[in-house]
Amino acid sequence: MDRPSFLIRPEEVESAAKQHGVSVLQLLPLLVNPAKSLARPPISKFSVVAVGLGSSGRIFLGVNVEFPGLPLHHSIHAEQFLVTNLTLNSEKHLRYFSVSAAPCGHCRQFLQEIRDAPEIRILITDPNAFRDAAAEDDDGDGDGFVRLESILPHRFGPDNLLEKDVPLLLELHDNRLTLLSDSDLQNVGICNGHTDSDLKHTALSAAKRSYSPYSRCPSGVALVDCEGKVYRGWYMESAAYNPSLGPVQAALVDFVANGGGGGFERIVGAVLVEKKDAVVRQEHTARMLFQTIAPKCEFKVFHCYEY
Ligand SMILES: O=c1ccn([C@H]2C[C@H](O)[C@@H](CO)O2)c(=O)[nH]1
Ligand SMILES: [Zn+2]
Repeated sequence: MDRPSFLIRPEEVESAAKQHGVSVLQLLPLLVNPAKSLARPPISKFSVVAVGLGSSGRIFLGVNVEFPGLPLHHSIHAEQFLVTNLTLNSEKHLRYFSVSAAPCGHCRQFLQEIRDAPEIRILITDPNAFRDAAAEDDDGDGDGFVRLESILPHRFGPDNLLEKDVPLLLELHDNRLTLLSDSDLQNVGICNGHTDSDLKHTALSAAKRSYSPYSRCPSGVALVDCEGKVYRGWYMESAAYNPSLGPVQAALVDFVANGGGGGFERIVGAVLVEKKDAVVRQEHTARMLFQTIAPKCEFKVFHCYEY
């Protein structure tokens, strides 16, 4: 099997399944090993791959990403990468995914932000993962997938903190945010063919899609690489707070998935948009991240307001 890409269109999914004589669900674990070289684990040297089937019929990949020079909690887990890849591509639902190692507690928790999370089905390809677990294939249909609920019972999740009608992580929502004023848009520093204003608007659009129902402090990041290609990502929260994923990490998912495989030093410009005086602020962490992974990157912050 060739190395897969981070997003596989439904036609390609169908033809790959046909070519290997398997169902689409059986294809998910087959893609795990060939994708391992896409992971970026310079610290652990332990590559993790998650391969998910979205409700549109597209397949998405996630890999782990580690950052030398930074504390470990800044790492992106493969499952978080997968969920970010889904949301960046407006995928509405995740029902099945296969993953190379048992999802850690943080990831099991992060997945709770998806509607009907207990029903998400997971196939762990590591043969040792469920050696003595009673949970194996808990619904008895023999397909090897187990329900998330069986590996994270008694969940703490959005139901504990939010009203039922609040849109969850993969669900459509638009934070009502606007930048300060038009005069503010006129500073036109040029960053690789992009004005500050371009990047600011990309970061604002990202912040509008941020999932921050717990703190109500949305934020978004736009990046530009040395070839002028732009990437974006937004902050995503967890009901349990700590498994939340910052907007820089989310934008780095876009960079890893769509940036052609180069290193983070290729990032030359970055813009963060967040609310002024927010109770949760990303600015200092974002600056520290860029200083470490892309020291030459020019980083700017702009504030937005809720209307
Ligand atoms: O659920 C998990 C557990 C671990 N890892 C990654 C994080 C780190 O990069 C490496 C070692 O823990 O494996 C994941 O991607 N997902
Ligand atoms: Zn994890």
